[in-house]
This record gives sequence, structure tokens and C-alpha cells, in this order.
Amino acid sequence: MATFESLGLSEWLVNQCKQMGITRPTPVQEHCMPAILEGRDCMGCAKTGSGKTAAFVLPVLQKLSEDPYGIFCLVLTPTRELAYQIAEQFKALGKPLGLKDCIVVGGMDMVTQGLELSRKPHVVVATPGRLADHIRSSDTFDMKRLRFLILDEADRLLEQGCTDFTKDLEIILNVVPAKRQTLLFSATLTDTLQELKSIAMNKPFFWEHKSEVRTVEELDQRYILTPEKVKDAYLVNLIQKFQDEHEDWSIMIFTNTCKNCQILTMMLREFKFPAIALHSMMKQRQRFANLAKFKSNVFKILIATDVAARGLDIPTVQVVINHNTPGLPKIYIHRVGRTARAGRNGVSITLVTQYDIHLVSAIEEQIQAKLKEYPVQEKEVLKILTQVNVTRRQCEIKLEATDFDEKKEINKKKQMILEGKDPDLEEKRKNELAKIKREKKKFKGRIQEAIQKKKKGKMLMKRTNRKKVPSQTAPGSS
Ligand SMILES: Nc1ncnc2c1ncn2[C@@H]1O[C@H](COP(=O)(O)OP(=O)(O)OP(=O)(O)O)[C@@H](O)[C@H]1O
Repeated sequence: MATFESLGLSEWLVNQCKQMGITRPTPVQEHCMPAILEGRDCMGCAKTGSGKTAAFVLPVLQKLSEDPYGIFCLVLTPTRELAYQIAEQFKALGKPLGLKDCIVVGGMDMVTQGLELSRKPHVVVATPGRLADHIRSSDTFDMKRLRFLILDEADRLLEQGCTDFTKDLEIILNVVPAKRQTLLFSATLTDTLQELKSIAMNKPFFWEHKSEVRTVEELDQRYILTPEKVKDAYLVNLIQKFQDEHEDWSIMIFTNTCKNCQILTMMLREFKFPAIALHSMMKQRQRFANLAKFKSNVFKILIATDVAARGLDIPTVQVVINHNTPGLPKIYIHRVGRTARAGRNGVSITLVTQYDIHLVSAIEEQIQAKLKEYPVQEKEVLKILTQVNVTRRQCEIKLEATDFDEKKEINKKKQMILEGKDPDLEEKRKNELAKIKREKKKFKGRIQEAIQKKKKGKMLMKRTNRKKVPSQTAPGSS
């Protein structure tokens, strides 16, 4: 069995690992670290909670200790919370080096970040948008000597989801040296393999944890089939049960929109559950504060959008509830991966309506495992159904009375301006596109109608012909 020493780590780093309870390398660390220490580009694909962060942090620290300078390493990651988490690992493991790090994420003061960048930190951990802003607007730092470029959750950084990082990545890739080591990690790398290979140019070492099932063995994956209108009652019932049966418990609930996240939080609080929200419409300081309160178990329930689906490492989470069935298997894999981490047990429960069954089939096909039905006492759920639905409606009304929707519009416009778009022009374009779509639909409808009419006409003709034929032939045949 490999040890950190046998993989080539120095004694100080091995000791530092020990202090953090990291005594033996996990498979992704065992396989990827030697290649990274050899100077190769590396792509590592291993299950959630399997120690991918240390698989790149440790070799970077080893190399940094041999030749320390700034800026030595840049880590890019899709969310702000994840950037802080990665920086924490660097700080904890790199303490004996006196590691200087800098976190560059949106929602935080840009001037302070600019100052820190100009002080040549060893390691910069950033979200792509904010770093690209600094590159565009400042000449007080450069990354010409950068030794390591790391893309954590690399597939997310390259896909064109609701937040598209590709333009910002281009800006960043233009200012980092071609001669560098590039490391790419994720639990779901394989879908974007070709794009990733073009970033890690020098014949990257590729390691994938081969296993039939793509989720961890310690995870008990369940579902509850429910009509849409009963979903919230199931949710309340589930939480009540966990609260009654466990002393030490902690649950993450994922939902599809910021608004839903806010409403669910309000609703669960009406039922006196210790719930707190995390979504992208909250101020960044509030996001960090809420996450900290959840991590320290002050609040036992975190209700989040997919902004929290990837990477967050909160060992106390025993249960993940999907309030909506994720539309993509990949998102499911990351969401449920917030529990059952580093060998611990965990449960995931997905609420599935009759319209989501095909999504469950897609998930099962991807993860190569079947979700099992979660046993519930329907009678208990029906008892609270009206009360839950009334409470939800009350929360919706309360939220409508605030400027939540307006804020959403303002945020959208802000984002467009940041992307160099004119919000009014975009609105006009959107309306025109919608109009074209409507007209196309109408046109299609008319064509369909005409086709149907023609078909009906033909059928009528056939029928009348058929009726006519016997009466015409009958005399001759008799
Ligand atoms: N060798 C090790 N032995 C024991 N625990 C470890 C080891 N390496 C890392 N860990 C711990 O395992 C936990 C999960 O690690 P990490 O967050 O790096 O997972 P990950 O693979 O990046 O997961 P995800 O895909 O969800 O981002 C962390 O708490 C980390 O400290």
C-alpha cells in the first residue's frame, strides 16, 4: 500500500497531513500525485468526496517549497464558496511554508483583491469572471511565471450552463504562460474530455477511478414518488422524522430556483425547523455567513440551489434531499455527493413527480445503479398536507410583497452590463425572438391543421368510395 512518503512528499508535508488526519493517500492521490510531481499535466476523475483537492494541493505545495515565488499557482473554480474552501486547504497544509494566498471572487471588494494580487501571493484561488475583470482592468500583477494552472470542477468551467465561463477562461488563458503544468479535476470529467485535453496540452496523464457505479458505495440512494402538490408535505414529514429519530443530524436540501429556495426556507422556519438558505440572489457576505452557520451546526438544514451542488465538503451532512429531480444526471451526482464523503455513510432522497420519471431513468442509466423507494407513512403526510400547503401559500404571498422579483431583474441587468451587453437592447431582442417563435408556432399550427384537414378529406373520400363500391358491384356480382 502506498504512503505519502513513497509518493515523493517531503517529511514536513507528510507531518502536516497527519495533523489533519490524512494518513494514507486515497486512490486519486496515489495515482495522480506522482505524475504531477514528475512535471506532467494531469486529469483526475474520481468520485465525490474522494480527496481530489489534496491530490493537487499537496504536489503544488511540495514544488512551491522547492522554489517559492508568486504567483506560482492559479486555481479556478466555479463557485465563490468553493474558492474559499480550496484556499483553506492550501492554508492549512501549507502553514509551515508561510503560504501567502489570495482569493479572487465576485461579490467581494475588488480594490482589496487588486492590492493582494499586486503583493505576489504564492497561490491565487479564483472564480473566472472576477479574475478576468482584474486582468482587464489592472496591470499591477502578472502571471507570466505561473507554474501551475488548476481547473477544479473542470467540466463545469468548460460547459456553457447558465453561467458561461468560457469567455473569461479565454482571457485568463491568454495571460498565463504556455509552459506550465495544467491540472484538471472533477467527479464528472468524461463528458467534456476532448475540450479538456485541448487545455492540458502536453499529453496529460489521465486517471479515472474505474468503477461500475458512479456514486459512492456508502450512499443509500432513495426516491419518493409524489404528486407535485404533496411534495412539500413529504419534505416536512421527512425532516420531522429525522429530527425525532436522530440527535445529531444535518440535511442539505436542493431546489431548482432561488425563489423556491427562499420560499422553502421561510416555510420550514414557520414549522420551527432550523433552516437557512444559500442561493445566488443573496448578498455574498450573507452567503458566507449562512454557510458558516450551517457548517458549525447552528442551523441543521441548508436549503440551496445548485450553487452548492459541487465541491462543498461538509462532513456532518448525513442526508441530501432533492426537492426537485435534477434535469441532468451529472447534477444529481454532484448534489448527492454532498453526503457520504471520505468513507462516511449517507442517504439521498429524491422527490419525484409523475413528470420526472424519465429523468430518474436517465440518472439510473448514468450512475449504473437503481434508486430504491423510500418508505413513508402516507397517512402521516396526508394529515399535514393542508397545513403545509396553506403555509407555503402564505410564504409565497409574503415574498411577493418584498422586492424579490424586482431584485432578480436588477441582478439580471447587472450581469448583462458586466458581460458588455445592453439590457434594453437585449430585452428588445428577446421580445422580437419571442414574437418570431410565436409566429412560427402559429404557422406550424396552421400547416398542421391544413394537413389534418387534407387527411380527413382523404379518409372521408376513401370511406365514401368504399361504401359506393359494394353498391356498384353488388348488382353485377349477384
Ligand atoms: N488521504 C485522505 N485520508 C483521509 N481523508 C482525506 C484524505 N484526503 C482528503 N481527505 C478528506 O476527504 C474529504 C473530501 O475531500 P475533497 O473535498 O477533496 O473531495 P473531492 O474529491 O474534491 O469531492 P467533490 O468531487 O465533491 O469536490 C475532505 O474532508 C478531506 O479533508
